[in-house]
Order: sequence, then structure tokens, then C-alpha cells
Amino acid sequence: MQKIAFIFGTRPEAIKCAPVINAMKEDPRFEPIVIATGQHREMLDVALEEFNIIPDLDLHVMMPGQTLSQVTHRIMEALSRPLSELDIDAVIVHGDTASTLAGALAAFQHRICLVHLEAGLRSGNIASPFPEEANRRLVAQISDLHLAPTSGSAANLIREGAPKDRVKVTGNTVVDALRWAAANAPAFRDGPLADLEQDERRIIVASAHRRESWGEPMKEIAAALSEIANQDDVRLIVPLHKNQLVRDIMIPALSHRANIDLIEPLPYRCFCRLMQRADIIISDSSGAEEEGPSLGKPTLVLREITERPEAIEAGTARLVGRCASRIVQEVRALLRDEELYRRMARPVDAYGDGCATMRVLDAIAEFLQYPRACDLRVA
Ligand SMILES: CC(=O)N[C@H]1[C@@H](OP(=O)(O)OP(=O)(O)OC[C@H]2O[C@@H](n3ccc(=O)[nH]c3=O)[C@H](O)[C@@H]2O)O[C@H](CO)[C@@H](O)[C@@H]1O
Repeated sequence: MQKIAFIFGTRPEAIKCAPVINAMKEDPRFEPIVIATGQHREMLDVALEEFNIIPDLDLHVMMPGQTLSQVTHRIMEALSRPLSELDIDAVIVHGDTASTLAGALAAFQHRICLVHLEAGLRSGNIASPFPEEANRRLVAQISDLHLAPTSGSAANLIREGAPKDRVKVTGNTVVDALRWAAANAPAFRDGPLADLEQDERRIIVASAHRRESWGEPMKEIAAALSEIANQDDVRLIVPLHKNQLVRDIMIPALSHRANIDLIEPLPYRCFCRLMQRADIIISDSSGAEEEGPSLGKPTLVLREITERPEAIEAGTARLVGRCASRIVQEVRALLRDEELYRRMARPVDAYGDGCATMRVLDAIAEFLQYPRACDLRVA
């Protein structure tokens, strides 16, 4: 049985690793160990609870006002003991966060086989998104096995020199998580969304939180949402990220507005139900870029560049930037033009077919049989 340690700390990592962790629990080839860094404390805990996952170890690294360097340093230091003592066969990190980079470096320094899930995404600009593009490129340099969600991300890795036999296309596990959540989502019975199913207005789900949107761009996004809400037949639902920089702009600009519900982040299954009910999704979240198109929801991406071009190429998502007038124009076009709406409202399998988890498990099992991977470990 192979002992596999998952190291992650944010909500999206938990959601995307959860199907793999839960499948490993049922698979006699593996013994999963979950090490949570606590990078997104509250939102991480809610996401893990949804999937019934209790971390084996919680590093509790977050302290108020920490810099990126301090977070990275504290995660690496806290990992030192468990990685020395737990006799781990492989570490899995996901994506591109500070937890990903710190977990990957710690595994490398302990000479433990490193598996990178959601590998090979590239915006093409090392400085944007910051620091995620650099994080994922750095992790690729030291990974033993690259699990790429799409053929495009696999091609990026091979172009950069990753050995072909160490790159596997698995699909993105977010689609597995999404299908499970959408099938198991509870109806809204109380709270601000209790009337959602009966509401005849067009529902727009909007969110923004990423670093590039902080400050002026966030004000533009808020101004756009406010303008769109002037239309009587639309209702905007905005789950607010826990980041105070987001709240400081969104709350004064959008609270007490007719047609806008500013709400707390929802548990994953509830959020999936909300996306299912939505007519349009507007967001700078990477998760929305994948989940919206997978559900067949026209998705307007509030970014200048993306490392997830597949849904844009498939026509279900559009990159619209963060200028208020452009966002308003794009939303109005979708609300008015039935043909445009119909063209974009097609579910696409651009990121996966819902069977990524089994491919991930098989790729890891196969890879760990290679003597070279096991030889990396120090006795
Ligand atoms: C800015 C940033 O750090 N982005 C990273 C983050 O993505 P991302 O920007 O997607 O991170 P978010 O915090 O928006 O999390 C998205 C996830 O949360 C879910 N959700 C959203 C709202 C809500 O109320 N409830 C809820 O459960 C969404 O369905 C989605 O699955 O992680 C990705 C995966 O590692 C990385 O590739 C991105 O670069």
C-alpha cells in the first residue's frame, strides 16, 4: 500500500483534491494522508466538511498580516517533521498556490516523490497571475509526475522539457467534484436564496477576489455590477470572498441595492446549485472558468489573460477584462441577444469528462512502480 500525502491549504485545492482523497480511501493500493496548511482557514474547513474529509494534520500556518514569504516559510518549516517521520511514498500538491509551492519544495528537499495535480497550466506571462504562474512553473521543475488536466496543459509541459512518460492527461478533477456536488446539492429552503427557484428574473452569479483585481479593477467590477442591477428583470447574487480587501470595496458599493444579494460564501454543494440555477456567471475565479462552462452557463471571465483557454476556444466563456463599460456591454449583449446566449449556453467537456479521479489514481499507481521514483527516497 502506498502512503500518499496531500498538502494543500485553500478552498479550491480542497475541492479539487477531495474526489482523489475519497477515492484513495476506498482503494487498497493507497493510504491517503491529508496535511492542511490552513492557508484559507475558514473557507478550507467548509470545503473539507462538504466532502467529509478530516485532515490528519493541520499546520495552522496563518497569522494576521503575513507576507507571502512568511506564509511560504512557515509552511515549509511546519512540514519538516511530518515529512521526516511519516514514511511517505509520494506527496501530491495541486495547482499554484503558496501551499503548492511550499509543499512541493519541502517534498523535494526530503527527497519524496512529488506528484503535481492540475499541472501545466500557463498564462505565458511569469508575472501574471502573480504569484500563481511562477508557482506552477517552479513546481513543474521539481515534480516527478505531472498530471495535466487537458492536452493543452500537457503540451505546455512537454514544450518546456518535461519527459513525455512523466506527463499524463487525466482531465480536471473539478469536473468530478462538480458532478457529485450538482447531484447532491440541497435545495435552498431558508436564508436570502429561499425564493431562488421561484424567482422569474434572470439570475447572474458574480464574484471577484483575485490579487490582480484588488483596488481600482475591483471598483470597476463593482460599478459594472451596480449598473447591471438597474435592469428590473435581473437579480445579481454575489457570494463575497472572505478577503477584507474585496469586502471593503464590494460592501459599500453594492449593499442595500435592489436586485443585488451580497451573501457569505456558500458551501460547495449550495454554490453548485446556485450556478445550476444561474443564467450567466461573471467572475475572476479560476473555479468559475471551469465550472461555468462545464454546466453550460455563459461565463464572462473578469481577467485580461487566462491559463484556461479551453472554454474560450469552445465558445462558452469570454475573456472580458475588468473595465466597467465593457463588462456591462457584454452582459447586456447576453441578456438581449437570444442567439448569442444560445451559442454560449452549451455544456462543454473542455476541462474533463468527470472521470479524472480514476485516471489520477491509475497514473500514480503505475508511476510508483518505477524503481526510479522509489529510489528518490532517503532511507
Ligand atoms: C487567485 C487564486 O489564488 N486563484 C487560484 C485558485 O482559484 P480560484 O480563483 O478558483 O479560487 P476560489 O477561492 O474562487 O475558489 C473557487 C472554488 O470555490 C467554490 N466556491 C465559490 C464560491 C462560494 O461561495 N462557494 C464555493 O464553494 C467554487 O465553486 C470553486 O470550486 O485556485 C486554483 C486551483 O488551485 C488556482 O489555479 C488559481 O490560480
